[in-house]
Amino acid sequence: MASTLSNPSSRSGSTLPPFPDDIPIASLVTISLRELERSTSNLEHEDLFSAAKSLGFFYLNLQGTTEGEKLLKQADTLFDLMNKFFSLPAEEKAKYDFAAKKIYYGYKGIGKEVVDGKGTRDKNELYNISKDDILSVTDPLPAPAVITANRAFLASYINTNTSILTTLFASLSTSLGLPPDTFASIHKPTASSGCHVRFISAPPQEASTRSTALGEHTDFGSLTILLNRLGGLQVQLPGTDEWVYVRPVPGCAIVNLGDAMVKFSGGILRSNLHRVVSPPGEQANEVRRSLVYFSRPEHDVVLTRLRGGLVDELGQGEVEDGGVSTREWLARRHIGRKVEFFKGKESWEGSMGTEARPRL
Ligand SMILES: O=C(O)CCC(=O)C(=O)O
Ligand SMILES: [Fe+2]
Repeated sequence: MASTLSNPSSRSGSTLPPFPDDIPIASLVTISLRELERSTSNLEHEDLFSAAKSLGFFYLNLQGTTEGEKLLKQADTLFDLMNKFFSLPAEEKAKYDFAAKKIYYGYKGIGKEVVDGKGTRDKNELYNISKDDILSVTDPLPAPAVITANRAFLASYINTNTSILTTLFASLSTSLGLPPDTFASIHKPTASSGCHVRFISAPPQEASTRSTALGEHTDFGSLTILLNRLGGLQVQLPGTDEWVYVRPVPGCAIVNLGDAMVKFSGGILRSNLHRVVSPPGEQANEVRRSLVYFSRPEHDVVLTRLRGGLVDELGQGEVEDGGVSTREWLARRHIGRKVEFFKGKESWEGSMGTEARPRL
């Protein structure tokens, strides 16, 4: 396979093979950032709320707004930076693998996580860059020169994401009948949290032995902003066992909700199961890279129902979650899938999120 492996640094989005037209895909609603910004009371906000309640995934059209266009431009630069990072020698990247110390940030090599309860290994490499580190909320972790030389750029990318997230958070809290700053007030960039940028790289896989690159999961935190150029992301359609691809759309981010939003809303909002497999059709011969920004509540925030609005109108449902802190929730979920700490089916199930118990 190595001989046919294309060099991703020499390929822009427009020269990549097309996403096939003849495979089942998830029909994600497209929300316009421009419309959300234009007024606080137009139909776009209702569409966002309904996407957040039903699939928990939607396209966010970033075009035609200052912050959205900035994110797209910065993402182009970060795709180049990502190429540089993943092209470093394996021994250099391994210096930044801190999993044995239970540190979530830094490098994870191929096969260092499990994708199921049987212990099957993953097929991608990752690099997680902490928001707290880049914004100097905490001391910096050791990082390769390609990263340290670009700290200011990464800070600016984090700020652009934060600005777009603030718009989404205000819309969702208003739709829930809560004060507009409810979510923003527990996601302050200056407070310690698990927000982070993630670089992902998955090499092409031999057709005869293809398997899941990134195991099924719900995201741990609040909202995730994902920039994909190739297919490979799949969502499980709610109430079924069926997995379908999400087609990347130029100019749009794919946004999804994580478990914290399910907990804050008492299950009104949904964080859906997803995974990454080989890209479809001819795209399977390419190196797949993706750029993700994960927002998470401040570490000290307790993950439980908020008071007020539609959340108060819910019945008691199941017994309310006892209220673990975000820090504890993240630690449990991070550790559960690392090969260093995997102990079989039970530890896999122990690492699960709200998919195991959707209404809280
Ligand atoms: O690469 C992707 O498309 C999705 C990655 C993902 O789900 C994650 O990193 O949590
Ligand atoms: Fe995810």
